[in-house]
Formats: sequence, C-alpha cells, structure tokens
Amino acid sequence: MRNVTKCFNTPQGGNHDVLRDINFTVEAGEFTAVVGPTGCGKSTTLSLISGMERPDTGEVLIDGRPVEGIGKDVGFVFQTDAVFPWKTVINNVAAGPRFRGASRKDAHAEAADWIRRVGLAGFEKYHPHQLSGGMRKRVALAQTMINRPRVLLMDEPFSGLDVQTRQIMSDELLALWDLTRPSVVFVTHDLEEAISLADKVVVMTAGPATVKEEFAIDLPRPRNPRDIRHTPEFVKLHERIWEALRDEVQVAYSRTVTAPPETAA
Ligand SMILES: Nc1ncnc2c1ncn2[C@@H]1O[C@H](COP(=O)(O)OP(=O)(O)OP(=O)(O)O)[C@@H](O)[C@H]1O
Repeated sequence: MRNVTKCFNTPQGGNHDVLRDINFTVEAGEFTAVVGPTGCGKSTTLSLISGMERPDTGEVLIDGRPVEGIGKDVGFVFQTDAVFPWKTVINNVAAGPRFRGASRKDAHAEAADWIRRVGLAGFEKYHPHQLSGGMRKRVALAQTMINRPRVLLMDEPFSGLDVQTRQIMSDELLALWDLTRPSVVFVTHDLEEAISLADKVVVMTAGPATVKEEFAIDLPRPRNPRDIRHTPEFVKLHERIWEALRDEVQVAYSRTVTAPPETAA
C-alpha cells in the first residue's frame, strides 16, 4: 500500500477520514498481522487490498499492478461464517472449482483432499448448521484454500471461538499456510495471536489510521503457536509491541468515554 488515504461519508453528511497515508508491503509468501485499536480502519485496509473498496489517493498494488476490482488470486476469510448454509460441506468446499468450470467429480475429489487437511473427513455430507463454530471455520478455510489464493486476507477469522479452539485453529492455519505459502494479511485484536502466527506485525494508530511501527517476528519456523507463547523471545516481543500499541488503544478508548453521548455510540 503506497500513501493510501480513505475517507467515508458519514450519515450526518460529513466526511470521516479513516486511513491517512498508509504505507506497508507484504512480501510474497510472508505472513503479516495487522493490529490496532478498535475502529481504527483495519477492515477497511483489507477491503482496499481485496479490491472491494478503492483508495481516495495513493495506490494498492499486487505484484506491482494496481488493484482494480476483486481479483481471482485473492482469498478472504471473514469474521462471520461465509459458508453457504444450504450446501453440504463437500459442496461448500467444491464451490470454487465448480464456479471455475471443474467437473463435479474432479471438484469433489479436490474438495475431499482439503476437507481431510482441515480435519473434517467424515463430515462431507453435513450441513453447516450441524457443525460447531470451529468446524464451520475449518470449512471456510478449506473453501478458500482450495482456490490456492496467492493473497489471503483474514479479518479476525477466529473471533467468536473459545480460547482452546482458537489456538488449535492457529496451529492448523500455519500448517495450511505452509502447503501453498500465500501472502497473508491477518487482522486481529489479539496481540498474542498476531505474534505467534506472523513474520511481521504492523501496528496501526487510532483513526485516522496510519502505520505506527512494523515489527519483524524472528521466531523460528515451523512453529507451534500454542507453545511459542511461553518462550522468553516471545515475551520480549510482546512487551515491545504492546508498548507501541498501548498508547493507541488508550487514545481510541478515551475518545469513546469523553465524546458526547450522541456521538459516542
Ligand atoms: N462503508 C463505510 N461507510 C462509512 N463509514 C465506514 C464504512 N466502513 C467503515 N467505516 C468507518 O470506518 C472506521 C473504521 O472501520 P473499520 O471496520 O475499518 O475498523 P476496524 O479497525 O476494522 O474496527 P474493529 O477493530 O472494531 O473491527 C469506522 O469508524 C467505521 O464506522
């Protein structure tokens, strides 16, 4: 992202500057986590990378080319379940290849592989409502990964899951990432999650968001995100990054408590 700004119209007819002069780069195959206070513009950043939104000024480039719409190389895993509720697990996961014209037989064979990789073998004929939240996330991951995106955008994909399931999903995500090594931009509120997964953590300021600081996460790979949290190197990184993040969280929080009631909602 090069010198990107983004402004939205407010319901009152004014303008709301959300992103201001955002600059950062994700290298090919790199896992980047983005953290910042609530409402600062993290999801907006992902929308710009995906092509769902356009910047007002500046450029969003993938492989040096400006993003001009939703590209086929980009996968998105949302906070909410984005699976088709009326389709079975196998039909959900096979959806991408089917849309691209693969035969039912080939699409199902490929989907079965991904279902196995995400640990759902045996659940092919289930519908999403018959699965737990963690299992639905696995379906969403398989549904995205089967398309082998070169860029994988993840917007708090594990929020809403209990702590244990969240950690298991982190392990599984890294194993899946290792298979095809997409470039990842992973938005999260959870600094521990960010450090345990990423090669780089980008800290954003309270809105209008800009990049406050980037931190290289030089923890060894392959890594187990559950175990790595107990190492002294992890604790040191956490202290350094929290130092940068804490001020921004406080700024965002103080705005909500000091704003008049009609604007504080
Ligand atoms: N389409 C839109 N129209 C108007 N305002 C918008 C739009 N999308 C986002 N905003 C505003 O932009 C700001 C940033 O929103 P965004 O969802 O990007 O933040 P976030 O950092 O992802 O938040 P959170 O951490 O709470 O998920 C918010 O104040 C939001 O109200």
